[in-house]
Amino acid sequence: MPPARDRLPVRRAGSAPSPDTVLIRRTLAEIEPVADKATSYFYALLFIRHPDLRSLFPVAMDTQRDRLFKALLTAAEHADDTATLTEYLSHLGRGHRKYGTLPEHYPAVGECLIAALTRFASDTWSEATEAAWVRVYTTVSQIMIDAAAEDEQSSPAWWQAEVVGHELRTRDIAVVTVRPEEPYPFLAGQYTSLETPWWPRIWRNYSFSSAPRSDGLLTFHVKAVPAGWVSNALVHHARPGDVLRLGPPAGSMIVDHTTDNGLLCLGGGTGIAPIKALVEDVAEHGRRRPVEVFYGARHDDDLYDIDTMLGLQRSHPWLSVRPVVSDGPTRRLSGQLTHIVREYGPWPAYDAYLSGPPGMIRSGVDTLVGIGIPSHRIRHDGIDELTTSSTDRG
Ligand SMILES: NC(=O)C1=CN([C@@H]2O[C@H](COP(=O)(O)OP(=O)(O)OC[C@H]3O[C@@H](n4cnc5c(N)ncnc54)[C@H](O)[C@@H]3O)[C@@H](O)[C@H]2O)C=CC1
Repeated sequence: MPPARDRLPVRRAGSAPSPDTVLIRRTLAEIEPVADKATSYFYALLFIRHPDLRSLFPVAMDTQRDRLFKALLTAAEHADDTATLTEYLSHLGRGHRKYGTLPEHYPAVGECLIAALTRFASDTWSEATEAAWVRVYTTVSQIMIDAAAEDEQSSPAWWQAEVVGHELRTRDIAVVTVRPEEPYPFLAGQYTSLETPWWPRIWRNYSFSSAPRSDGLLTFHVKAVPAGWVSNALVHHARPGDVLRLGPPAGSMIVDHTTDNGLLCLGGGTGIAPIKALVEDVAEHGRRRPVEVFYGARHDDDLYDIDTMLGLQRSHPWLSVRPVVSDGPTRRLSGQLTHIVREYGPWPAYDAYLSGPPGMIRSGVDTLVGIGIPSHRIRHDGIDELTTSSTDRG
């Protein structure tokens, strides 16, 4: 049988929604105001009917609840855009390997999902709606299962990595270096998911702060944020010798080496981490391309990586680093990162890279589009990846 993605009718965003999509969106619109209740009911049912699945999930399920509904909404939103849907679900399927998800778990989840929808979307539920959900869920799960099976041929489900360096840069920011047990291939600008021994099965995303190194070590910049369990553990408890688990690399904020365009980089707070990796990548590639970095922080003291960035600027004549402070007195550039960028330029032959808080990325994209950089030349990680509480990166 061909893989599930080849059995999807090829549709593109923009055409009229398919009959199944119309029914699915109707259900989701009815569920949305009671999404919390419906998701809690779904998990209660799943764990009562299939208690063996409980151990795949974190002890505290609060963030998990948002994630399921967000995934459903994303799938429904792109239901008629075959390419985007397949890419999203394949990524999700590969990412589920680290949780220990097996093909036989999918029917159990599907059956409880439909039971929860039947109960909480009773006004719009019908035989036709149920049939649409069964069809779509079958396709969705098959794409995820196929992607996981394909990935299994070439990569482990997760990597164990020992902490070999831990440097506290400010009261709440640490630079953490780990040594993976097996080689960990990734590209500069990408991120990974990370699980600590203190919070089993809670995974959070962190960008690599260096390009791949010959010694195989990986480094992350972590800011302890209020209620950020994983980030607090990494900043305040992790020590050399502790063993973490890493998921596969993800993200497309990578350098396009097929062009000579300059790079305009906006890094806010710990968002400077992947920008530093991009600079190293350009340096290693050996082609002289202008790289202009605007490094934003709220206060002077928050520019925890400024010495490294200025050191790189001294070594590389094609690199310019401009620190920008938004909230406190400073002798550096003062103001919002995005406003300052507008005062420089123009940026006709530049590709833009943005990394930082979701608000900064949103306003950064608006500003850059406003000053004429086409959106296909602006790269950043998915706002969803940043905004779901699954990401207490910092
Ligand atoms: N790949 C990525 O996009 C990465 C994103 N991050 C994210 O970066 C953030 C770092 O947090 P902090 O260091 O506490 O940052 P922060 O809150 O201290 O802000 C850093 C900079 O962004 C600016 N900024 C914040 N909100 C803004 C808004 N709404 N509009 C315009 N500018 C804004 C600030 O003025 C400051 O210059 C976290 O949310 C983390 O998840 C971290 C690493 C990688």
